[in-house]
Amino acid sequence: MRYLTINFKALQHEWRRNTSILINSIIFVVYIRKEAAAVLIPAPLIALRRVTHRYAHHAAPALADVSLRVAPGECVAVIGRSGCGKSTLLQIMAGLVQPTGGDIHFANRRDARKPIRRTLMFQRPLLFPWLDVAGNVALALRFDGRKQETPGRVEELLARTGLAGRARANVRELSGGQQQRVALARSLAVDPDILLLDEPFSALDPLTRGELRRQLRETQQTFGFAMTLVTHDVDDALDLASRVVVMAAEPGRIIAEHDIPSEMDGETRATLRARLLDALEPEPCSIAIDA
Ligand SMILES: Nc1ncnc2c1ncn2[C@@H]1O[C@H](COP(=O)(O)OP(=O)(O)OP(=O)(O)O)[C@@H](O)[C@H]1O
Repeated sequence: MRYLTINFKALQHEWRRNTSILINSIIFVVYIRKEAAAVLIPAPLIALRRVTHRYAHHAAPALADVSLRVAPGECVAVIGRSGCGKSTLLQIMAGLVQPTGGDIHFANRRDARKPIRRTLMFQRPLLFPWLDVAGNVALALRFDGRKQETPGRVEELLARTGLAGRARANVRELSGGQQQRVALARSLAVDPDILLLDEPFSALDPLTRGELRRQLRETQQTFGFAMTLVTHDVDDALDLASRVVVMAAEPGRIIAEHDIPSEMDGETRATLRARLLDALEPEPCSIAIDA
């Protein structure tokens, strides 16, 4: 009996020890999983949750129930037919339009407590014609309160965007592609977390367009900013994006998302291209003709 009692106590002790080890292990695993998740899954720079936007005096919402996340360093292309709300979505991401419903969360990629740094690039470069190339880029630094960094930084940005040696050029004498490069250098001057691009190449010829896409991709790899690109050109999307979001109109909403592999063979590209082109096809319309 005495023998059994001693053994029972030892068992009880062992059970308590094992339980405590088990609980500690569970806590450890949960903690590690949480930490690992925080490292492996980067917090989004921009997270839109069920965003809706209705312009005044407009019956249909320009956006309805749109949820989208853009992670640091990611490039998301947004395509869709005219009027489906792509520009509205981009302007909401830029903070220029306040949505009428839903939540948006913004985070700085280096310090989540600081405001996100966003820059917008449009179809037209919108340069200041009375300033030269360097002056246009330097202005962004000056507005950002970084006047002392100007000479070295401007030189670096011009070199990165293929404008080395053009610092003193008059912007009115540059080609459309070169002007868009100045706009890109100016956008990058403020070291953005995310670059928001609204049809940035649509005014350019196909050759210049291809060159600028390559330049933008290289610049993104060097600087590490994220991008959201609104485009009607599926080649822009396939060359630059890691994810393509397809939107439809009335109400403006996301109807599909496609992951774009960084490397793809001709067949995969052709399949994805056909799928995206399909999404851009105008809906058939019927015309009544009186006999
Ligand atoms: N400032 C505004 N006031 C009222 N309605 C607007 C305004 N801006 C856009 N809209 C409407 O919201 C809807 C979405 O417009 P938006 O410009 O976002 O579409 P989009 O997909 O960018 O079009 P596109 O490809 O033609 O540029 C359209 O019906 C448009 O008429």
